[in-house]
Amino acid sequence: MSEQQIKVAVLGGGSFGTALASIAADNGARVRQWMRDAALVEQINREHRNGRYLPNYAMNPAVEASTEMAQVLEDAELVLIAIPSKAFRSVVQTAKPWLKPEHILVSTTKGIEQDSFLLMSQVLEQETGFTHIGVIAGPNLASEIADKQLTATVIASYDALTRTRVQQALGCGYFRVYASNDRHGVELAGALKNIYAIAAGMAAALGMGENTRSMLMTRALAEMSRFAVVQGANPMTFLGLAGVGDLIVTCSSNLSRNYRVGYALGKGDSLEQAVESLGQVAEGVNTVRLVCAKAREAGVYMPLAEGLYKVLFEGVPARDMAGYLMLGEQSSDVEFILPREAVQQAHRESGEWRE
Ligand SMILES: NC(=O)c1ccc[n+]([C@@H]2O[C@H](COP(=O)([O-])OP(=O)(O)OC[C@H]3O[C@@H](n4cnc5c(N)ncnc54)[C@H](O)[C@@H]3O)[C@@H](O)[C@H]2O)c1
Ligand SMILES: O=P(O)(O)OC[C@H](O)CO
Repeated sequence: MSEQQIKVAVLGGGSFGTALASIAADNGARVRQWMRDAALVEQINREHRNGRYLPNYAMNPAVEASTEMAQVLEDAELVLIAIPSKAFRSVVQTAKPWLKPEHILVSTTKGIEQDSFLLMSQVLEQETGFTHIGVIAGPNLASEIADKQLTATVIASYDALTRTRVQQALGCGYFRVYASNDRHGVELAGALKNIYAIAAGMAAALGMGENTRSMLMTRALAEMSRFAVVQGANPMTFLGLAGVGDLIVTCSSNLSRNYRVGYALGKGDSLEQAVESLGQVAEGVNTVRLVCAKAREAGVYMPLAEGLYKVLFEGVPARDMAGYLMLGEQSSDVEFILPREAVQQAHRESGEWRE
């Protein structure tokens, strides 16, 4: 163990928290992982395996699990928070008595808070008022990371120290960490792509082909960046790992929980059945509800998200919705080159515009 050994605390005993804890330990960090389940703590410390969330993968034996927040946060420098958005604030509040301004706080959560529409870095800011705050997002299926498949992610922060320390703590032979200063864009990208992963799973279950998936993913990217720009993010961020990168993996892989929920729905399960049989969190189900409400309020055109909302919550059959979407407005490919309004105007002038 070197003098420079970074001390990492991971809050969350799920699949991503466990995968990240192991990376940091593989990298030589001292790692403590907090979770509320004492039996899981016992198992991780004895067998170096998380039998509930990543049963088929060995963890680095140096990871010390604990249910004691004080012990996990004691003299930690970097705190990674891998807790679903619904419980994120309450876990941060539990940790708060032991958090200090010099801590580097990083959310790995790809979701939006229900009542406030805040992203998790904003919850961290609100709860602590600290400056070393960042987010991790990118094409990061936890089980592939646990299997040491070559993977890349993004650390996004307005604070250079946060970016650098996360790159140092997690960057290794199988995990590359790229930096961004568009924290809002990276975090939004991570949350938004879950919506389209559900739609892609549904399309696959309905037997739709590769052209369809490609159209869905590309138009999803247009829709995500349109929404993000209105929210103050940089559209270029969506060309990176957290945008197009994560969209590719979650819209293509059965390892994605959001994709699996969509697939189950496409095979005829109810939303309740699909979520229950998953047994883990699929953030996209809640995100689509929140984003559609926000998009309506802000006047952002999001036909795919709206279509998914109608399928999930208003009982419209998925195949019918796909049909309606195909007959919607024929618009611009890349709106940052040819604005949507210019295409609409041309249609109006030709007398063929349908409102
Ligand atoms: N799994 C992945 O591949 C992956 C990859 C990147 C990002 N993420 C994001 O990371 C976040 C966490 O994902 P995960 O895969 O680790 O989730 P998970 O469902 O595997 O585990 C969540 C963990 O949070 C704990 N938790 C839930 N509510 C809690 C509460 N009230 N108090 C204390 N602990 C609580 C659970 O017990 C569990 O340990 C999600 O927002 C997800 O979008 C996941
Ligand atoms: O399993 P999901 O659908 O939450 O996706 C996991 C990660 O976000 C993939 O990057």
